[in-house]
Parts: sequence; C-alpha cells; structure tokens
Amino acid sequence: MIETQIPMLEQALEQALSVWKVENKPQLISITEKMDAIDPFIFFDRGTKWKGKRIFWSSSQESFFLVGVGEAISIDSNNQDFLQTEEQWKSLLKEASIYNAFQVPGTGPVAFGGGSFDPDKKSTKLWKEFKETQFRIPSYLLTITNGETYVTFNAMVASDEDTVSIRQDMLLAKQYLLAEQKGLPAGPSIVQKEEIASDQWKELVEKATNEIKSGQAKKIVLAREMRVDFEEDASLSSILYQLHESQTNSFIFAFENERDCFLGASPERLVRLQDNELLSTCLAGTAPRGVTREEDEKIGAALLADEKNREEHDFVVQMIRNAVEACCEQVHVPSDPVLYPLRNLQHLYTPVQAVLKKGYSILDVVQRLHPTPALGGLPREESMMFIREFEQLDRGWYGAPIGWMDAYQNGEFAVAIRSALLQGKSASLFAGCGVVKDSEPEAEYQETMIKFTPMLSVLGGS
Ligand SMILES: C=C(O[C@H]1C=CC=C(C(=O)O)[C@@H]1O)C(=O)O
Ligand SMILES: [Mg+2]
Repeated sequence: MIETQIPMLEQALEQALSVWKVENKPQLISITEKMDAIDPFIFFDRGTKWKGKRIFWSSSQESFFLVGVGEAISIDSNNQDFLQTEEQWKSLLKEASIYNAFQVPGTGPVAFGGGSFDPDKKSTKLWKEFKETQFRIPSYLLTITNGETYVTFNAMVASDEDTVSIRQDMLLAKQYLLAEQKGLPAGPSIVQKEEIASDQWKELVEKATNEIKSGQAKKIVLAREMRVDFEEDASLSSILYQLHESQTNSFIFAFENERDCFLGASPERLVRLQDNELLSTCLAGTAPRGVTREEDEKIGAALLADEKNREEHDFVVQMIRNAVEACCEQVHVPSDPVLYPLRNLQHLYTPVQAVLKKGYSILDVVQRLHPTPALGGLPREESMMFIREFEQLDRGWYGAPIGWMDAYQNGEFAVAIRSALLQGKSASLFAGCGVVKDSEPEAEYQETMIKFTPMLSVLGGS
C-alpha cells in the first residue's frame, strides 16, 4: 500500500499563493520525500504517461540517478547563453516554496538540460524539437544517491484555482508512478543502417590536416552521422537500461522532447561541482581494447606513448587548465595522463581538481569550458569556423554540455558524446575525432567506427 499523502503540500501551496498575491508572478513549489527503493528504469518507463517530457541521468560509477517526468517549468532560450539561464534559475528559486529537509545533492528543485553545440551553425530540421538552450524542472523527480531514494514534487502556482489541480495531479502521479510494475519492454532491433557520406568525411579529415599543417589551427574535431531504422518505435527505458549495464565509467543521459529523444552514454565529464569543489576531466586520445589482458595492456601502453594521441590530449589539458584557473583556486593537474578504460575503447585521461572562487556558479564554468578542444579544437575560434563551414552535419546537442544543477550550487555536466537522437522508428548516431597534424583519414574513420559501437549495440545492431 502506497502512502499517498504528500506531507507539507498544504503549507507549500499556501506559502506560494501568498507570495503570488504580492509578486503577481507564478511561484515554484517543491517538496522532497524520502521513499523506499524505486527502480529508476521502471520509473522512467512509467513516465511514458508524460511522454515527451522525460529526463534521465546516471553516473554509473557512483550509482547516482536522476529520473524526471513531466515539466513543472522550463528555462529555454533561442540564443545560447548559459549565464542568462543562470539568471532565470536564480530568480525562479528566489521566492520558491522549497520543502526539502534532506538537502542532499540532486534533491529538491533540479534543472536538467543542455544546449546545442554551436548556436552559430545553421540548424536543420533534424533537431527541430530542441532549443539552443533548454533546461527542464521536472514535475516529479526521482533521485537515488548513496543507496537512498527521494522523490521531489514540483509545480508552478499562478492562481487559487491552480492549487486544486496541483493537489489532484500530485496525488494521482504519486500513486501511478510508485505502483508496482512488471519488467521493461523489449529493446529495439535495427533493420537498416546507413553511414552518411563517409568518403566525403575522410576527404574532410585530409583537408583539416592540411589546414593544420599550414598553421591555421592545431586541432580540429570532426564528426559524422549514421542513420538507422528500427522495426518498431524504440523503447527508451530498455535502451537506457542496456546503456547503464554495458557502459561503466560513463554518464547515461536522456532528454526527451515530444517524439524525439537525445540520449547517450558519455565517458566525458565537463564539470562537477559539490560543496564548491570542482572536478573537470580531459578525455581525448583513443585506442581499441585488446581481446586478451596482455593485448589490452600492450595497446594501452602504446596509447600512453603515442605522440599523435598525446598531442591531441595535451591541447585539451592546456585549455581546460586555463579556463579553470580563471575562476578557481588550488588548481591541481597531474603532469601525465592515465588510461581510462571503457568497454569498447580506451582513452587518455587527466583529471583537473580545483576550488571554485566565490561568486561563480557551475554554469559560469560550463560557459567558459564549452567547447573544449575534445569537441571543438584549438584555437577555439579557428577550429569552430572550420567545423561551421565544412562539416556536413547538424550536430545539434551532440558534443555540447548536458547535465543538472540543484538549488544548493551542486551539479554535474557531461559532454554529450557516444549519443543518438531517437525519432520513433529511426535514429541518428554521432561520432567524432580529434584531427591533428599527424592524423590519417582511414585511422580516424576507424576510430569513429569504434565510437559508434556502444550505441549501436544497445540499439540492436552491433
Ligand atoms: C568526439 C568524440 O570523442 C572525443 C572524446 C574523447 C576522445 C576523442 C578522440 O580521441 O578523438 C574525441 O576528442 C566522440 O566520441 O564523438
Ligand atoms: Mg582521437
């Protein structure tokens, strides 16, 4: 039997109404409850009732989950500016009626979202459902952290009448979302796949290396697309479950907008902030995994010693270090990278730790870091101009920051790679690589091939 009362609801509604009467603008109410264990994938699947408005985030390393259904309010913008988002987020929280006795990171009002890779590139209809910047405060948010489970109920109050429907919706939603449920639906299976213009892409890699050799840039990251079709509409909950099971050391994310959903399993953290402690990671330079342990170690050692990959990696470290130093103190960066193993490939990895200076927020850092040379290039402007002009792909949200922030200055953003845009019976997959002076088109092509593998395999078409 589920306890269907929502404690503090009446107080929260009353408080919001009294502020609304003075301020005359909608007020956020947010109530957090601790619950017995809830399966995050089943919660997401249950959320199909709110189809088009679900979000998912998990850090598989830490068993941390955020699953949101419905939308209490969104903070959107058609010109990308994370600082503007920050202003709106602060103003929303200023007078909000927040009842969260726990204040654990990721509980209470949480804004989840991201934006497009390059707002200056002309967008195509592929990404028509996605805004330049879009953050969602879910109506119902499940948070699982340190083995504890919380649910936060959020709503906007803008009139006396609202309180009646909010009360009703919240109680029904609580009953529905927490009801027992059988397993997840079956995963998709790919019936057709098409690599978009791969020969042209290899020519573009060559063009970029020439550009680099002539001194126009040091590194340019180039990406490409694969389009796949399924027998039936793909079930998102099963895909997320499979990603979570197969991709350790990754962030699993999903942002659903109507019939489209952008999801992935990214190993690349852009920034994490907790109690003012900042962690960013430089991840660039790639090699496959070996079949035997011996072979794997040999490939790893070769990657660590490979000049081309070290250069690719070092450009990212330089840029992130500079950006972090501008808003942090006690910046710590190891002098050499280590290996970061994933199921299908391994990367060079350098963590950057620091303490954020007073007056800065996680979105300040996101704004400064994006795009890092792991997705754009170096120098930033020159590489971005090259991508904007020559890359035959609408990256949309691929390669851009995606993540969450709470009301207590905690949050985490990943770089949205190893990802796909699901659109009912079809999907677009994205993969890119860092091109430097010693890049070879065929080798870079093969590298994108392995980067497609994690997503392809959970979509039923390895
Ligand atoms: C651009 C992607 O990967 C980046 C992140 C890690 C390693 C990379 C590389 O070695 O090229 C890329 O910079 C992608 O997966 O689509
Ligand atoms: Mg590479």
